[in-house]
Amino acid sequence: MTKPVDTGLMPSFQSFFPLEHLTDGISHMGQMINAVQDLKGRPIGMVSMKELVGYYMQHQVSNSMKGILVQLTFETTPYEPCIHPMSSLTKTTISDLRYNTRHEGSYILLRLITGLDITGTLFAIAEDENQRVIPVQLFNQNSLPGNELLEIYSAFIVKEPLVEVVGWGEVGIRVDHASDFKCISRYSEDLPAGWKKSIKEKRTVAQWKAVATELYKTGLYAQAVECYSKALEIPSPPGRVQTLRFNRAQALCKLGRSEETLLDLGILTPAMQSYDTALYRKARTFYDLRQYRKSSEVLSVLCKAYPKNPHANRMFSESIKRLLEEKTGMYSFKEMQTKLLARHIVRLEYATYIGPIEVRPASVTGRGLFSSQDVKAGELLLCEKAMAYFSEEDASKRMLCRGYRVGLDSAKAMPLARVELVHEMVRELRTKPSWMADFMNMYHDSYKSTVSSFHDDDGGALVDSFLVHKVMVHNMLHSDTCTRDTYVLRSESKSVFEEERSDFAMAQQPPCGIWRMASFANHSCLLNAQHSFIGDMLIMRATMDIAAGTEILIRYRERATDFLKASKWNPFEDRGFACTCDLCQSIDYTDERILKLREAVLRDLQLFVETVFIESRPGKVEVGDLMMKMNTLLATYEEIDVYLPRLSVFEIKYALTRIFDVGGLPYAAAGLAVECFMNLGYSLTGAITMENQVVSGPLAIEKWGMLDYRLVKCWLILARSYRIMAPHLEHAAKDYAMLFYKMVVGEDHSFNSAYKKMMS
Ligand SMILES: C[S@@+](CC[C@H](N)C(=O)[O-])C[C@H]1O[C@@H](n2cnc3c(N)ncnc32)[C@H](O)[C@@H]1O
Repeated sequence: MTKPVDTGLMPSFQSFFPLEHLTDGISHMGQMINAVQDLKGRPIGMVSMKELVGYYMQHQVSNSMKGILVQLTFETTPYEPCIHPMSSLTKTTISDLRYNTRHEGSYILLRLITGLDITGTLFAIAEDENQRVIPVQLFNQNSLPGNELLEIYSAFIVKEPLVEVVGWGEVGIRVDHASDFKCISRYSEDLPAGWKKSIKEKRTVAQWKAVATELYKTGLYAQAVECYSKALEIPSPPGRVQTLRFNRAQALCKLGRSEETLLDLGILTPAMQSYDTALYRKARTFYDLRQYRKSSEVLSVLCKAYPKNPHANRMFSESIKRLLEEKTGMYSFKEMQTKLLARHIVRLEYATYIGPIEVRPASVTGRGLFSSQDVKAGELLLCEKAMAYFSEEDASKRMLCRGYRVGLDSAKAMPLARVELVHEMVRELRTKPSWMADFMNMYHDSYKSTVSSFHDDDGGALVDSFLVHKVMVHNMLHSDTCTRDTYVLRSESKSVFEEERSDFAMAQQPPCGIWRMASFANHSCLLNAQHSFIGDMLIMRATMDIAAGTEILIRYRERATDFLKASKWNPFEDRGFACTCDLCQSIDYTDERILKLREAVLRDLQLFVETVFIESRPGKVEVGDLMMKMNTLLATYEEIDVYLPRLSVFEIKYALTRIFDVGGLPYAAAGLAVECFMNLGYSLTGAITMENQVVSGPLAIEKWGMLDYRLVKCWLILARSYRIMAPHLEHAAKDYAMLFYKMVVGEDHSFNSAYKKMMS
């Protein structure tokens, strides 16, 4: 037998590091991973139980300081989930494991000998039947309901175990695919005698049922399902089978395994006891699967048979509301926001409405969203419930630490929030296999997954978590918990200049999610549709009048400046593309020296304006000086690009608009507000300014430009100025303010309070 080999390197005992030592942490782990790479295929070094538990305890100590430390975990080379049923795998043990090897055709049976750390990726120490010990790190399992592996001595199986350096610097088993891992009930007959809760060899149906009921009562639903299934393996009369399947359905439902729940409920007949409860469960399950028509059909039967059942009636009216939303796009956005605020829940129960849009081949990459008819500015194109969603609230609820997942080859670190989104998506797919086809259809670049059968031994979907990761990278959208609140915060900020928002700020990782229909939309800085959020509901509205057959383009991220070329500022690098909209192209074609000059003049002007603003001396501004600097800034733009947004000019003009408005100079403020629109590519007609007092026709937008949330305030300032200068135009300016508000925050019911505040 080959002698086990040691790496010769000390494990780091921890995967948590102070922020300032992250690079040291990465380099230490890199060394460990390289050392182990050289030992590939050789038997793993053995560590004693005492040593390993000692490391684990040290890890726990550093973990308890997680408020100031961040966790590092590492990516591995993608591999596919095991596609073989348990019956075709052979058992292996720890002493047979090899360094950096996936043990194909084998499975390993283990049980925990420490608690399971759940603050980052799950990990713990486990032993096999020979009392050999090994660390185990589980990815994509955190949010799996029914992961009841929380107690010490819980037993589990890892299919085709992969041995690598695990998160805290020791060699161990890492599990990336949820389906490669299976909890084993302590009542299972497959366990070694000493690991079983009871050693009774043969159980009757009644005994299995009693055990299952007990497990259900203590909240161990996955184990209850297992025991009900054992009972169902033994032939029984139809009535008993129905009861068992009904009970199993209840447990499956608790685990969120909706589709399996429906299968069990499908065989029930009206003759059975608790048929009303069964129907109610069925309706609820359809509802959870977002199949509102089926849910209301079941509820209509239930309400007819049991007209006094209050739960059924309430549920029926909710289902009908969802059906209407789905059909008409009529939502109570006010109710949505109230629910979000009152209950501090980010996942809302609303249906998805798909408006006048469709998926077609696009000119950039693959497919895109297109308008299926003429659309007016502000029209609702889509209101979509997230497929998967993750927010800081979820992290704090689960006491998750902050962390990064590092790709040693790419030297890129991914915030834990995104890792969690992958987990969330895996969970949804495992429990709702019918989503798989839609999911597989989402853009995932060149990643190929040959997993063709989508079900594992338990009927759960076989999910390739590396594929989920790829889909997430390309399709994820960062969101606000509530765009209206973000808008209010931003627009009420004292600073007249927009501070750059960093997505990677440690203190605030924005929520993120995957929306299936929205994910077909391609990006352009010169957007024609804007998306906003209320919890996990995404609202997409047209930001201009759009002709039928036009591609709908959203802005994945705002372009912060117009003095950086894509080579210096490409927020879409990880998505494998750079924006080539007309604005980005014009910046790319501009000489580097001119862009540098643009930046320098902008900074100079910002300082100048800030000084004036802080000193509140707008009347005494040295106009000549300001004009000269402004002209220098304007000269950095090509004359011919007159309709392309000039972001730096807009920045200054917007600040000045606010200054003159606050300073009580309505004519100057109105003139500047109109210029703000021009700077973003709009062309207005009928707008009265100091220079242009004789205009004919109503105030209108002749040409639409690039939406910016600050334009709402420009309209409001224009309305306020017109109250004095041209009262007949105040109303039209206010209406535009309301329209722009709706395009930015997704709804306009809250507009009047914002408007009142501004006008008072
Ligand atoms: C959310 S998907 C958009 C839909 C995708 N085109 C499809 O075929 O399913 C995002 C991916 O589309 C591509 N994409 C989006 N906007 C693009 C653009 N402006 N230029 C080039 N590729 C773009 C990128 O590959 C990006 O990762």
